[in-house]
Amino acid sequence: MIDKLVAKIQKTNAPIVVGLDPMLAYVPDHIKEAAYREHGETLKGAAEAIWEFNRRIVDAVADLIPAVKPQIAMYEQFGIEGLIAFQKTVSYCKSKDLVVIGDVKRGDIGSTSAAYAAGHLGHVEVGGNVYAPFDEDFITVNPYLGTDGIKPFTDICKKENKGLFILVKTSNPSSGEFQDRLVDGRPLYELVADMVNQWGADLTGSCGYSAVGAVVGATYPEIGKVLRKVMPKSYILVPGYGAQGGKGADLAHYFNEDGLGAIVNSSRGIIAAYKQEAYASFGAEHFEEASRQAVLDMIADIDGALKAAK
Ligand SMILES: O=C(O)c1cc(=O)[nH]c(=O)n1[C@@H]1O[C@H](COP(=O)(O)O)[C@@H](O)[C@H]1O
Repeated sequence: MIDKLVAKIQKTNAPIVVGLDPMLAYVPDHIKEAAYREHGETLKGAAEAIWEFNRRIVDAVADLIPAVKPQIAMYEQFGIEGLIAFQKTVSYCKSKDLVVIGDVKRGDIGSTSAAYAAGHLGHVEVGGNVYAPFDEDFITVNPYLGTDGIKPFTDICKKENKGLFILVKTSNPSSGEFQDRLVDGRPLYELVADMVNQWGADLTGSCGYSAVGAVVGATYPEIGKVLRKVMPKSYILVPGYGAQGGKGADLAHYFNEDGLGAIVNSSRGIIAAYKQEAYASFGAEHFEEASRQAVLDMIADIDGALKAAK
């Protein structure tokens, strides 16, 4: 799957991910009203509204981008109906040939990680039947439990040709409380990065990158520069662009000299573009066109930063 991701990034010339984090507050009234008319002001109504919102955005941007990252929390908050919308979103994006990164941030003791891995990346057997319940291409994983919590995920990746992005240095303001602490004289995020290299060592694709990638926030560019060198074969998923303050100019060092190695996520900055001043002229009725323009602007911003850094 890492080979597909890299090939799609090269084809689109767009090292970006659109984050499908559909808060109900971002869904324009005309979409919500139609869903509520059919399903009432219920969890199902909410789930149908976010699914329709996603579908329209995906239709508007799919030709421009390699990948999407649905964040499961935004769906889970609506219970089972929300999870159905998550599952529909994953399969719709796959039908459009987009690489799907399920942002599920799982990780537990081995036996529990194995169940998460089966449900999100692999298969489950029910009597004589075999199902792939969510079937994302990549998922995000929390490494806090150590190697036995990660191995079930890497085992499934090998078997099913899937991939992971492991949290190394997160974008949020408090990420340093644990992640920057010195352990044997080195910040903890560097030790986790060493482990990402080990966990991904025998999962290298023909593109030269490992199916085990890392998450490093756009909001810590100096750390991104260091981590790029510590994990030369890992793709770095870079959240924190846009709504959290990250800019293209901060991001050149997250890439390798081959121009590859990083993929930058923006969620609110794209899906709620029509609410920003810069795209307000599109209006809520044309929210998907605002999202398309925001994607084009993000691609140009990152491309400009990479060219300027050469
Ligand atoms: O794993 C992630 O994607 C992630 C890691 C991190 O360090 N910071 C971070 O913001 N994220 C996710 O990236 C998305 C960022 O959303 P926006 O700030 O709206 O672009 C959310 O889905 C977050 O859960």
